[in-house]
Amino acid sequence: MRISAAVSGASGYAGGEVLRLLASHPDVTIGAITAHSNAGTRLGELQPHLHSLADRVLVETTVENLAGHDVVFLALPHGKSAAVAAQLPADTLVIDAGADHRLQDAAEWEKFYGSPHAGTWPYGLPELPGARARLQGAKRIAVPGCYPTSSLLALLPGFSAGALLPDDVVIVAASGTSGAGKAAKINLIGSEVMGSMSPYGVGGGHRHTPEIQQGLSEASGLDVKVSFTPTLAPMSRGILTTATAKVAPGFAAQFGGGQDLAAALRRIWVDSYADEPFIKVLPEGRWPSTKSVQASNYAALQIAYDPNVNRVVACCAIDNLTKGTAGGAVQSMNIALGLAETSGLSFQGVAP
Ligand SMILES: NC(=O)C1=CN([C@@H]2O[C@H](COP(=O)(O)OP(=O)(O)OC[C@H]3O[C@@H](n4cnc5c(N)ncnc54)[C@H](OP(=O)(O)O)[C@@H]3O)[C@@H](O)[C@H]2O)C=CC1
Ligand SMILES: CC(=O)N[C@@H](CCC(=O)OP(=O)(O)O)C(=O)O
Repeated sequence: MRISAAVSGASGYAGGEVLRLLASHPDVTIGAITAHSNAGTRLGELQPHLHSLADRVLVETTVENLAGHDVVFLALPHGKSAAVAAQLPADTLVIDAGADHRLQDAAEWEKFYGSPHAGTWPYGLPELPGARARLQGAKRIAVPGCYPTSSLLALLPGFSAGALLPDDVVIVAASGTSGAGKAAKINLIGSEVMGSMSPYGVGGGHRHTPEIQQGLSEASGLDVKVSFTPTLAPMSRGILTTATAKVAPGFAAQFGGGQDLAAALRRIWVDSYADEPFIKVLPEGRWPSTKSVQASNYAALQIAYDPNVNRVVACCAIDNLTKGTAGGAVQSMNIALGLAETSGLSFQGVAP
């Protein structure tokens, strides 16, 4: 029997990408598609790339319109999903692309989002150690933010293996503009973005800092602190994250530094991800690019050991809308419902 899925926020970037994936999912029938200011509009007017759904009409995001489906995807602005989700039946699988239920620490939520914490749901990053067991049969799933997805995938193997120190982690990530959503903002218009890159949220102010720290702390059992700097890049989609951390002396001592340590570190990443369907540690010497993963659910990774500063440097490229949002959401749905984990998800990118 096919699974019925409703998609809210279907006029936006994240909701549009969920629809693009579900339209090719062999087990899913798309039910209600909902929006806010664009309710009443044909989808083809707003998402012209979704050809097979062009004549579907967006309806209001109400509990009545979303109820009665097996799965509801919420792709709404922060702070808007908790109230909707709370009114949906407990046996409906609700998958939230927004941040409302990602953080475990209510104080961190209040500090970075400035509103009361709505509670914590199982975190939809299957590659996080232990996550699949929590996602199987889950009825509520919080999809990670796009920067946390790429940052966690870059560093999880080293932290899970106890190879990295928790107090000197530096992450700089470049994102395409679709990461900021579809609403018009001056800093996102072409003349501001084209031919230019700029940092924002510098100095620990970005709300993804606690989310990244949460995932790395969970994997390592340590209190991991991260300096995270996002930058806006002149591309429509994609994230390239460069993450560095110091190698733990106890780990380094086992290998005596130099080439043996570099090889041991690389082996940790290669072995950790050997059975992951969507994580590709590239052959040595090749480095990830955003283009290579565009529209695919892949995360492409490479690592190096820099002996000059005793640091691991891990680079991870994802498509912020696919593995970074909708792909992660569909992968988590597949696990929750006992479907093949890769169902409806693309291994191929688009080029050039
Ligand atoms: N873009 C990305 O790369 C990622 C996004 N996310 C998360 O996904 C969610 C959606 O983001 P994104 O698609 O980028 O944003 P968009 O701005 O592109 O889309 C927002 C959607 O929410 C609807 N909406 C706006 N205001 C309200 C409201 N008050 N009540 C109900 N619906 C409303 C809009 O409807 P309408 O157009 O009709 O007004 C639109 O469908 C966010 O929580 C975001 O953090 C997560 C990871 C990555
Ligand atoms: C380029 C850009 O603006 N990106 C967004 C992150 C989008 C995302 O993944 O995260 P959430 O789901 O947590 O919103 C930002 O920095 O706020």
